[in-house]
Amino acid sequence: MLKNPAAKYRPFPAYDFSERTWPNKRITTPPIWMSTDLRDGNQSLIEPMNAERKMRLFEKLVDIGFKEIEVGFPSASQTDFDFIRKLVDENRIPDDVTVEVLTQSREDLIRRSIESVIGARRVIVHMYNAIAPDFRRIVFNMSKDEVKQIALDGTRLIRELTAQHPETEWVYQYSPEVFSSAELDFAKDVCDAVSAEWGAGPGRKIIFNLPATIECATPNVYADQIEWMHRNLNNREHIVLSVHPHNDRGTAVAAAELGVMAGADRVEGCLFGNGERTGNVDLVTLALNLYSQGVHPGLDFSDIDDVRRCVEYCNQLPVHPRHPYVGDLVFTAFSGSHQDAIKKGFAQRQPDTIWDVPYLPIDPADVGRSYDAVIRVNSQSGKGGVAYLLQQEHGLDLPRRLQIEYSRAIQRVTDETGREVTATDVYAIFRREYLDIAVPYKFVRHRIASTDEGIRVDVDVIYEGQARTLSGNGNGPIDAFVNALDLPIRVMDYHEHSIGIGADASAASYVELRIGESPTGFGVGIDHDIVTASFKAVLSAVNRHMQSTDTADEETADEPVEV
Ligand SMILES: CC(=O)SCCNC(=O)CCNC(=O)[C@H](O)C(C)(C)COP(=O)(O)OP(=O)(O)OC[C@H]1O[C@@H](n2cnc3c(N)ncnc32)[C@H](O)[C@@H]1OP(=O)(O)O
Ligand SMILES: CC(C)C(=O)C(=O)O
Ligand SMILES: [Mg+2]
Repeated sequence: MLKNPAAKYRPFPAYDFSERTWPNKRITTPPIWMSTDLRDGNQSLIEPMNAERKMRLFEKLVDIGFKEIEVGFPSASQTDFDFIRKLVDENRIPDDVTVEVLTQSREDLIRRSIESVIGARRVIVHMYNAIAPDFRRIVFNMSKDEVKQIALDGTRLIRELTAQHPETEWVYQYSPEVFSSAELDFAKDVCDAVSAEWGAGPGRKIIFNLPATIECATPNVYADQIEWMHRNLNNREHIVLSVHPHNDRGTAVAAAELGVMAGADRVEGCLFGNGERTGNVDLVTLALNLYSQGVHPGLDFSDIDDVRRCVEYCNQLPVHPRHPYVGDLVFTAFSGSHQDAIKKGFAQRQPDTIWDVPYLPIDPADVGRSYDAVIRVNSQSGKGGVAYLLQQEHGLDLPRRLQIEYSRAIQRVTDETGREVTATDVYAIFRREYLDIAVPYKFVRHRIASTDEGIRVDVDVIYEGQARTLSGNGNGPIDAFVNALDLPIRVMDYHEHSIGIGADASAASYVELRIGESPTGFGVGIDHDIVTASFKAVLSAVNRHMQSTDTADEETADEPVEV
């Protein structure tokens, strides 16, 4: 028995392919996209799609902009066969869309497959057989020549049958299944022979789809394999070279991207990476990766949640919350430093300029996601996120030291509950902490008058349940009101701004006070009248001080300000 269980696996052999050029290439145009959701995706489901689900997904794929769609394995089931016939008979295939059907290289299956698409305007007939050594030995128990003959026999039959239906434009696709584990010279040998058998040439291209049926090496190895085929296949100009990565090692997206850099013209995959085992390559991620590089993929994911809902319904499988570009949490920042950077990014952003908001590779709005969900608050959050929510939802632009002070109140709640607080919670806590605090002083109304010395205010308050009028003089209203309170108050900082516009506008005032030798603390007031807002802010700070709530001891102001 092996002591080290890993010793039972063989490393993938290295290629000596120093002529590779793909590492220096860039992808500047999108590949031809081919969705195999209705075939490779469907064959991997716990419960394969029924006709209604298949039709729904087909229509969604058309809406997204796919021009090549593998619609099924017609010889596999009556459901697949009937669905494909329905597409053809009811004229449901748009003129610019080509459907594709898959078959093994077996006569009865090929005949049934052709039967399923007779009458369609344009069809890709896709045939496969495995060519890798293990499959030759384990599945077929055949020599190389015999396996190559499977490919040639099937190709010849497809050529003969399709020739009987010239009303359809037939395209042939051959997949040397398990290509990525096969000998390259054998893969070329089989493909060249298939190409000759099909009669590929001017006006009669052939698609060679080179699958990583089981992903078994790092993506650079796949890229080498693709570039080698790209350079060595006969009649390359009459070939559409296609990649079909699976995601066994979790690197299918990288493999597809490097494959395109290595010379592939076309990519087969599924939405959100559905497909056998760990899935086919995710076409959404590939497309939006291109988008984030300034290359329009030619596919429309401007309402990505709608696409996800459809795919989840049809596959009866959920999409992970962290799935690239679409997961519920991918445009969300919980952690404080991320929130801070995102908030600053949005604040500095000018319309119609290059996107450079930190931590967000694309603008969530481009995929129909809203900014509201970008920042969420839990125990990992900092002041930036909290401030962002108040700003976005309520137009409150908190001064920096108040952001610090207030985020501690939030932190207390998230630490106590261990849970996320919503934007609604954030505002409720803000109201409780600053706006609704009315003990011992509750503001009622004020009168203000100019005097020879400056300003005189008379402020009616409820103090500990009793009506009182506080009167004072000063340089300005706040100074006069502070004097009226007759407490050892120093005003350390003051900010105000309007919220909204027109008749509904109100004012927000933020005042930072020190009372005696206590640490400074903020009060906030909101009112249609700016003076009332500032008086409420003063009382809010005084009440908070008197209730001995926490005050900011970090970054506290050093010098009083003139008010
Ligand atoms: C990598 C991929 O995704 S390939 C696509 C796989 N998709 C599917 O298989 C889904 C649909 N498939 C099916 O419904 C069924 O497999 C069918 C209807 C196609 C065929 O069913 P069955 O006739 O019962 O055969 P089964 O699937 O077990 O095939 C095994 C036989 O086919 C042979 N075979 C397998 N692949 C191929 C091929 N591409 N070409 C020719 N023969 C093949 C095997 O050697 C085996 O032959 P044997 O019985 O002489 O040993
Ligand atoms: C049929 C082929 C192309 C396939 O799905 C694979 O090899 O993964
Ligand atoms: Mg596959």
